[in-house]
Amino acid sequence: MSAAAQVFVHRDKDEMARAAAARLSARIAEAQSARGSASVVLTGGRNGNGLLSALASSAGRESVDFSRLDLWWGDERFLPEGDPDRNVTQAREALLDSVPLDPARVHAMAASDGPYAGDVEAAAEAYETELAAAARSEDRPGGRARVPAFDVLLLGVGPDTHVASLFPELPGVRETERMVVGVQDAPKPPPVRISLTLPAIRAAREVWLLAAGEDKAQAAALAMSGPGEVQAPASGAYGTERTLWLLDEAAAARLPGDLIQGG
Ligand SMILES: O=C1O[C@H](COP(=O)(O)O)[C@@H](O)[C@H](O)[C@H]1O
Repeated sequence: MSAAAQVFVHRDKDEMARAAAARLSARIAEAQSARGSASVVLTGGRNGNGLLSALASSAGRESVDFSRLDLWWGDERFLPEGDPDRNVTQAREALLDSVPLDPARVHAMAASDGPYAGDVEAAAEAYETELAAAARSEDRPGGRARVPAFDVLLLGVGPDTHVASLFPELPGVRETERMVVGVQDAPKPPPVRISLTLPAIRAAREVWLLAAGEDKAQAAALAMSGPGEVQAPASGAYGTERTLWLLDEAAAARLPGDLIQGG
């Protein structure tokens, strides 16, 4: 975890989802007013989808110009197009199908039956190329940007501290050169996945980690106690400007009180 990380605790997962949705719509509106458009990296999982559903029914959605919003994914399960377990399918159902997005700005990762059929490495390379094409020189002053400086990058935190599809001790979490990797042996099904790497995640202006429920308490405490990103991938996820941990009380139960900022 970066020194600047802030921890916000909410009563339960629904309140957390509503608060995160309100925070996200405000942040998108600010970015759109400052730079003309906004970019958000979505996460799969219960909390990421809970946030999108909360945004779909919130008043805050009116402040977002969805036609000027770029959407990317932090990871994807390498399954056929339309599979109910794909992160993009779940995000469409929770929010995307009900808002006026520009389809050219919705950057889903490839499906297993698409042009890279069965070849997850080629699918990961293709996403890396798409990210590089969208990166601008101002996204990394003084250097060559390989991914956009995303305004907000969302990450669900797994009970084993995985984020995106970067699992403890697996090669993906050790990657320092590639921006996107194919994952062959994820311990959580399905085993084959595509994931942004920690260097890509760290290019985001803001990284928000979401965790709710008792089964996340150990993970949140471990990630914030600094064992290192190989053992606890969530501890290696931080933004260039801000890192937020958005938790419910159950997930925060094992944190030292002095880490918590408020609700
Ligand atoms: O499989 C995945 O799991 C994580 C965490 O999901 P959760 O349901 O435990 O919150 C998620 O962040 C990731 O995107 C997804 O592919």
